Amino acid sequence: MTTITRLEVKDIRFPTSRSLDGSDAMNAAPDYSATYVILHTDSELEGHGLTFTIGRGNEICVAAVKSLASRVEGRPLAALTENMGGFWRHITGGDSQLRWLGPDKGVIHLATAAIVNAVWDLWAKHEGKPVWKLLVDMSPEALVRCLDFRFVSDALTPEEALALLRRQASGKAEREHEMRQQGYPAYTTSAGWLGYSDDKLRHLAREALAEGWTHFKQKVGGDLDEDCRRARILREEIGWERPLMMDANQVWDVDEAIVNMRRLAEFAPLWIEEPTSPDDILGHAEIRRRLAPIGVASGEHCHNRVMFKQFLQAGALDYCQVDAARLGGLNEVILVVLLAAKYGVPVCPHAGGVGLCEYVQHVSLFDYIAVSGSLEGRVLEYVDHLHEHFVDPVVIRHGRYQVPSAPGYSITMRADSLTRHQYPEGAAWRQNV
Ligand SMILES: C[C@H](O)[C@@H](O)[C@@H](O)[C@H](O)C(=O)O
Ligand SMILES: [Mg+2]
Repeated sequence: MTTITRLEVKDIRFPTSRSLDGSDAMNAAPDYSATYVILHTDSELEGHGLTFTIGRGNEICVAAVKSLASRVEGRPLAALTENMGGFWRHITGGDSQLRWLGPDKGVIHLATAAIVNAVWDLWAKHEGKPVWKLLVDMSPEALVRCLDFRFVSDALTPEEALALLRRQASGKAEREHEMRQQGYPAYTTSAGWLGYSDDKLRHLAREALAEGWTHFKQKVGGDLDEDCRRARILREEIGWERPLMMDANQVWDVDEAIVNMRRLAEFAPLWIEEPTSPDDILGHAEIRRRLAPIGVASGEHCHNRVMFKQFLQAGALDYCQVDAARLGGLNEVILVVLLAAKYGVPVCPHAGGVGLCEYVQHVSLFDYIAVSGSLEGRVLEYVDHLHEHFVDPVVIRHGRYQVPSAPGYSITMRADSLTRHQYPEGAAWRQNV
């Protein structure tokens, strides 16, 4: 029996703002960072998990993880995994004083994600399987027991979730085989960061094209003429056949989004992502209605299953961009994947950050193999940064994620990378202050 003896948490930061990797109209100079959790056990096994932030404030997330640590310390792994739904309720709502800090949102929920995902990593390592495989091998009943339907049962009952999972059961083996052969389709954001020069944009687009990428995303929401100029450069490079997505990262008001996108429509974007406040469900619905056929995508700042439920109920989304570390870990992500399937909205997870690509490959494989059974309208984000710090980094071939095989959630970072990027004492920071 494996028991979690101690939770360790680290403040890990990468100085990406120096090259403006990851920059957009709202987040001008992010330092991709992680609140990094290690669950030590009484055996060799460790569970690793992280939540993503963009630099300053990561220490607040670290403090929140410390406040939650007693929820897992001293607990046998089996006690958690036998009733993952109950464990999730226990960590998100079990401490009524901590719950006041959310509920289910903000720093406390980001911290929850790091711990919950570390439990999944530990469980999968214990079973000797990658997380996606652990999920697709579960019976529908076992999977549904991992979920907490509180506040969403008006839109999705456990019985409906079971029916969705049973519907796809017969084709699972075939789809798993297909994924192992072909990988999961992806798009790249890495050419289009807002802080990059025109030359860099052009040269990265050209390079990505040569590597076999077929879908590209650019940042917009700065000066509109500049957005158009950059879109023109991308269209010159990628042509008109390949899809181009646009991401405004929340900067516009609703009417502004519509006016600006009518101009950018000239470049035939597949979707506009986060056109306005991520909390404005009805605003997204309005934008969607008035901009069709340009799709509306959102989710990287959608902080819980209740908001996703309402986005879906309101017909506000064409693409559901669930985030593996914004929601309270994999349990809640699975619930949103099932909700999206019920409403017929494709899930295209968000991955622009450190470790998010590593996480979401598991989510999309699970979605395709066990839930949606479809690749239509689905494309998984990829950013080409910081993968070298992971023990089991993502593998991309010809613009597709290759199926991960190592046990766990692919999120374990290399020990030397952790030491070097520990903030503020690690060498990566000491050298440059
Ligand atoms: C600050 C980050 O890099 C964001 O720009 C990024 O997550 C982005 O919104 C994305 O969709 O990848
Ligand atoms: Mg985005």
